[in-house]
Amino acid sequence: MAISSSFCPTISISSPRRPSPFPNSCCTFATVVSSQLSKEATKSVEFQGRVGFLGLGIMGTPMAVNLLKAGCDITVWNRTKSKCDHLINLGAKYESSPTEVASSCNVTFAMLAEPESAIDVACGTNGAAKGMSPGKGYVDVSTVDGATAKLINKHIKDTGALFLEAPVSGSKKPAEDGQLIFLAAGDASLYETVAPLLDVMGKSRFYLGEVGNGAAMKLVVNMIMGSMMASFSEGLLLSEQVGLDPNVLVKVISQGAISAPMYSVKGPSMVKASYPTAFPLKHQQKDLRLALGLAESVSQPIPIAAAANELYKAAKFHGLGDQDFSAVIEALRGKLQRPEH
Ligand SMILES: NC(=O)C1=CN([C@@H]2O[C@H](COP(=O)(O)OP(=O)(O)OC[C@H]3O[C@@H](n4cnc5c(N)ncnc54)[C@H](OP(=O)(O)O)[C@@H]3O)[C@@H](O)[C@H]2O)C=CC1
Ligand SMILES: O=CCCC(=O)O
Repeated sequence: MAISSSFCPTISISSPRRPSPFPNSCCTFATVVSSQLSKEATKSVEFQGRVGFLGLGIMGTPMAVNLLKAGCDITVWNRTKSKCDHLINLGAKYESSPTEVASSCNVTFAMLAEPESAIDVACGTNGAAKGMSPGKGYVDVSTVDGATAKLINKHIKDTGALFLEAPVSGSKKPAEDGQLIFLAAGDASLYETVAPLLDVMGKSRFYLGEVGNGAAMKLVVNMIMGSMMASFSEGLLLSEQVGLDPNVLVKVISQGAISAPMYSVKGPSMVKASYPTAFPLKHQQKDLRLALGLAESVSQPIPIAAAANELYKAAKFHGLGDQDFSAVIEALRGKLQRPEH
């Protein structure tokens, strides 16, 4: 069973009709975004330019599926090709490298694991940059640090194409429901061009200015989230140790000032020591590591996040990296076994 982390109420977005950004490629925008974006609603967008999608993991797959279902002409690539099968069966095209996707598409999205893979897919030997040229756009929605976003920006801009970073807040379920929150920065004209596509995949979007600001906003948000989850884990275990029912603790929290959907959604399964993966623990640890680097760059103390990071590192070391980040609670149980190598 997948744990939902659809934490926030629905916000409706409607986009105005706008002229084609790709006048030479039979492309027109005639955006029709449902005015009532309920979780079940299918959003539709007429974007006759071709859209590439690189990286079909937990997040990339539902995001690309939503674009396809909304009527986009989608071309996919993933390092592990078998993960493209679902999209291909739904009607997506396939190309055998990021370069080929970028050269055959007007706009290419990338949703990769971490800075190294985001850089490799954008700037490596068969990277997207090699297929970019003036008039095209590259939108990296992975969670990376500002230096990585700036490096990718430079490689893309050197080709004459446009770049946008647009990491997302929201997890697997919001991605499936088209309810993500985009934290975009970079070329404002590309932001306008892809806004209808962002609105298919998300419920809201923020434009934050220059490249690096999207990454910074995302890392601050996930730094807070990682610390919240670590603190919640301590509370669940402490309540249990003193003879309280942790399920009751979850209910008490849900009615007070520290109520957060994350606690209500994840708490009951954490009590059962079940961690079905929505947001992999290894990615949460990566985000804390990157947030520590961000804080270091401005000499801002973040001791709580630093302590939380140690917990996620311990959980990852003990083989929990691919489980949901709520499995960090296991690092506090004191029963972790060293994994066999
Ligand atoms: N899951 C979540 O709740 C959220 C995740 N994010 C962020 O989104 C990004 C993706 O997350 P998610 O989908 O969960 O992660 P997954 O681990 O499910 O997917 C990672 C993707 O990156 C690809 N990849 C990894 N290493 C390489 C490499 N060296 N070269 C090429 N491709 C590579 C994987 O390909 P392959 O299939 O071949 O392994 C896969 O497509 C991360 O940055 C994460 O922090 C942001 C918001 C929420
Ligand atoms: O980066 C992952 C964020 C997960 C979430 O916002 O629920």
